[in-house]
Amino acid sequence: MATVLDDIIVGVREDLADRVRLVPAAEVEAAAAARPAALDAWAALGGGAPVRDLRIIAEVKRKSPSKGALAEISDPAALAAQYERGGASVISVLTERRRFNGSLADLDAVRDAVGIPVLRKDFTVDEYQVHEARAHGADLVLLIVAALDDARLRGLLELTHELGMNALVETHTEEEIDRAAVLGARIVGVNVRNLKTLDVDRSVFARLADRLPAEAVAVAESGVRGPEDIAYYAGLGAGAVLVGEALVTHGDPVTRVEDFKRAGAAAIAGRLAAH
Ligand SMILES: O=P(O)(O)OC[C@@H](O)[C@@H](O)c1c[nH]c2ccccc12
Repeated sequence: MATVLDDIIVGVREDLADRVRLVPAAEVEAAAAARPAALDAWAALGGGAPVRDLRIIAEVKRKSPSKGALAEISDPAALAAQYERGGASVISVLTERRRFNGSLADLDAVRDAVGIPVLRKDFTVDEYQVHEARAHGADLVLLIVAALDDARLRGLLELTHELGMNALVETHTEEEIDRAAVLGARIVGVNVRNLKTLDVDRSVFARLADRLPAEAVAVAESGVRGPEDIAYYAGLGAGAVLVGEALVTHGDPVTRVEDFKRAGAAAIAGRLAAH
């Protein structure tokens, strides 16, 4: 049976084919190569050091397949700048068009507005999209393990690193974590939303956190309603949390990110004290 993820990818491939006709691969590759070096998202997320502080990946998200329209974001650049002011470490920009109402224009706007690393959040299935992400100034791409076979995952991860970028490698099961780990993924996310059914189950992070490779940045993705959920993930060992809905639907994103940072730091302090 076709899952939600399968359906999304059919649309992603159609949109991709349209873009490839408009901007040939050689052109996108040249534009990517002409960009100044990518920012180090791994370092920005606290990679390589013990977790002492929770990092927030704050998302520009207009709409989702599970919830429909989330927020009128008239100025994605201004929103991203507010996230940065609140203390976010990375900005995530949804660029998928059909289900999330995102665009590369949103990515461009955000890139110009912030000085921190930017994640191009899309369903990456082809090398073209990685060059395209770099050409539009992204420092990170999303690689969803459930959407890729091992050869493709490896190829996309290698290309990402060749371009000086990082990948957020997204998992949802133990088997997917192991597939990411063998390939040497340096930033590994657990999405608590199952992309095949769209069900959210925060306890998935509790179940999988210990399996994440020790040397990778551990990211908890989705399902944050407020500071309690941030504290929950941080208490389980997350080094970073990716938040969309709870930020775009809040009237004061600066304060909201600050509150999330504080909740995360307190939970980490508690965790360290207990160990
Ligand atoms: O809005 P939320 O529940 O805070 O979730 C954010 C983010 O984790 C979610 O947008 C996401 C995680 N993985 C994805 C893959 C594709 C599209 C979207 C996503």
